[in-house]
Amino acid sequence: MDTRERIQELADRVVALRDAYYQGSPLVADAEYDAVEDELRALIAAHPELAPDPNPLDQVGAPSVLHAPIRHSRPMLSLEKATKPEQVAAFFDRFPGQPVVVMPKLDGLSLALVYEQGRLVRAITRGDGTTGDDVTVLVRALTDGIPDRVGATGRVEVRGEAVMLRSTFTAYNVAHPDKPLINPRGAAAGTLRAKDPATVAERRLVFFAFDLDTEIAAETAADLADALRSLGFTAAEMRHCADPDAALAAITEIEQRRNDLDYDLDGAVLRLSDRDAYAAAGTRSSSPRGALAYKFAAEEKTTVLADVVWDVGKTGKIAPVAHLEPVFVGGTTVTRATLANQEVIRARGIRIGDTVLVRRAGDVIPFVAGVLDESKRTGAEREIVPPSACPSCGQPLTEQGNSRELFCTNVSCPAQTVRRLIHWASRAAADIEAVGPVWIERLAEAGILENPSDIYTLTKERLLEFDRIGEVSATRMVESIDAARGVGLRRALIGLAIPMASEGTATRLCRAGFGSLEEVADAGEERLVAVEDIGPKVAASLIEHLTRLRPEMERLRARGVSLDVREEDLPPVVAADAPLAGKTVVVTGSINDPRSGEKIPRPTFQRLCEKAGATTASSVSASTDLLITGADVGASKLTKAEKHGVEVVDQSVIWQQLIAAGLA
Ligand SMILES: NC(=O)c1ccc[n+]([C@@H]2O[C@H](COP(=O)([O-])OP(=O)(O)OC[C@H]3O[C@@H](n4cnc5c(N)ncnc54)[C@H](O)[C@@H]3O)[C@@H](O)[C@H]2O)c1
Ligand SMILES: [Zn+2]
Repeated sequence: MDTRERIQELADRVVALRDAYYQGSPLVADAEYDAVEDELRALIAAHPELAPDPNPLDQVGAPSVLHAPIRHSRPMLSLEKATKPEQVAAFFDRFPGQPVVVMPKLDGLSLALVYEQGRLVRAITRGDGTTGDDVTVLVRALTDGIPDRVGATGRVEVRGEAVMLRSTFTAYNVAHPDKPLINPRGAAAGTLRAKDPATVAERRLVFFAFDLDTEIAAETAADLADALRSLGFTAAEMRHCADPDAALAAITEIEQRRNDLDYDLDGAVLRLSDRDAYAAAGTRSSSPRGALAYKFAAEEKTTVLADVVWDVGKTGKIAPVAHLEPVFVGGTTVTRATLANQEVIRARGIRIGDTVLVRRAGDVIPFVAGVLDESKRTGAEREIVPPSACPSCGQPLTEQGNSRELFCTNVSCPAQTVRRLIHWASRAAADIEAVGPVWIERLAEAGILENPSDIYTLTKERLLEFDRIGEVSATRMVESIDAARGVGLRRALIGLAIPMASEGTATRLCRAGFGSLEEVADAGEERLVAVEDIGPKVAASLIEHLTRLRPEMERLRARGVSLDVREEDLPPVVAADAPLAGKTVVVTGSINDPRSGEKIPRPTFQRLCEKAGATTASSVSASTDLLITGADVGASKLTKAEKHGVEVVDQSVIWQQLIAAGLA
């Protein structure tokens, strides 16, 4: 193939991939797409005379199917990409003496919002950069952070990114396993393509503003952020950086925080801080010269689905696990990912041998988001067939729920037995530190362990009968078991892995006044459903399983294991003059101990607030008294706090009170 043909081929591929991508169903991962663009760019640079006409690299987005096309007041462009520190330094060199702002690059959908005489008249998508789609009705109905009115006269245009929060994305997929969303960005784009807002009401978006056009244009980025805020928007966070080192530090900091955020970022944007300098730098065919996008490693990659193995869980649930060709994604090498259940497999049309998109964002377990490019199939792909019998014990399976989850209901199923024992010994439950999964499996296979209570009968002599274990380890294991008899009601309830009963259920039962595991077993439905968040299904499951576990409770007690409520299971005793006494608080953002600067996990800080008398909640509502904000707070909590008239205080104020009261 000659160069001309190769260029045309690459150009065609770019156009085809963009079409699919902007329609919400990408055919390849971003890195693969970027490689096609890069090759095309390099060939055109070497042979300018062979540049295709039109050249897709001079175009933005996709000539999408527009329902209601509107011309932009000025083009909505793409951004030049960088992946190496040298490119950041080169950017500064191009504009000597000019400071730069560094902002997170939110991964959603860009919107232009037009206000006239203070009223929102139009919300427009980027489209092909020149012409976008009018999505005003959908935006009004579905997007938080876009005021209907702003305090300004004349024409004001605000630009920014509409994103779907990760929490919204996850909640949606839990509720709709049969029609899952593939990623938050695609979901945001799809949402604003809906015909009727009512059909996508559960898919709310949040808007972050990063640009503003008015007659009273702000001079620097700091003024810009202030101006956006005073109009009622959440401005993207902007850091002033005087040199490349400062900019690289800001980029690194954003990347490190990426996992803690409730929205996806795909990089950081650098932009000249001075508005006049930015304007004077001008634009290329498809990107401004005064800005640069620094891209992070992808959270999505493609790989081959090598096999699917059906795994038996501690409650008997049989879940499909994808075995993948190793792929580096979201900062680690992934070889296993979840496939949720057979309905998800069916809905996504996944087959063994397919090239699939693997997604891993934050602490989320990696999952297979979907198949890419069905046209690449060779015919050798195999259907994923759910088992008809338990892969461990061979008993027939039952199907439950709309997503047809498979269960093995044989309580003596060997795989379930091992999983339950491992769970009992885990940190969340009995916390038997020196008895790990490998030993539990060996001991269960040898027929020594069947129930949690058997763990407490292990002796050093018994352990020494096994290969590859010395005096020291055996002693350590027995001591660890001995030290872990004070399990208590909350952790015992967690450890017994009762279907549908979560850690929260266990906590609430303790706080509702139950004194022992036997008391819960005997309580009866009426008393159980009176506990907050316990419904008839959870109550029935507790009754059924605790009744079955009666003999096991007796054995545990006989072996000195405590199943009574413990002090640690209850909220701390609080003095009437405690600084947060009687207040319901919500903690948001990242929390740092002001004395050491060390990052404190949010649950730890919540516990401190509880010690100071507070009740903690996870979301802001009318019953919230205080919203305590750490660093980098998400917009939605603040918007809600404002809506409900909730007082917002910075973490530093609370730290002072905690320290003064001797609680921290
Ligand atoms: N997988 C595929 O097949 C495929 C196909 C086409 C494009 N893509 C991907 O899409 C991207 C193409 O670039 P693009 O032009 O859509 O977007 P881009 O990556 O060039 O970035 C421009 C966009 O960034 C957004 N943005 C977020 N935060 C911003 C901030 N603080 N300041 C300024 N802008 C901000 C804006 O919405 C703007 O439109 C690439 O990452 C590419 O890999 C993938
Ligand atoms: Zn089984």
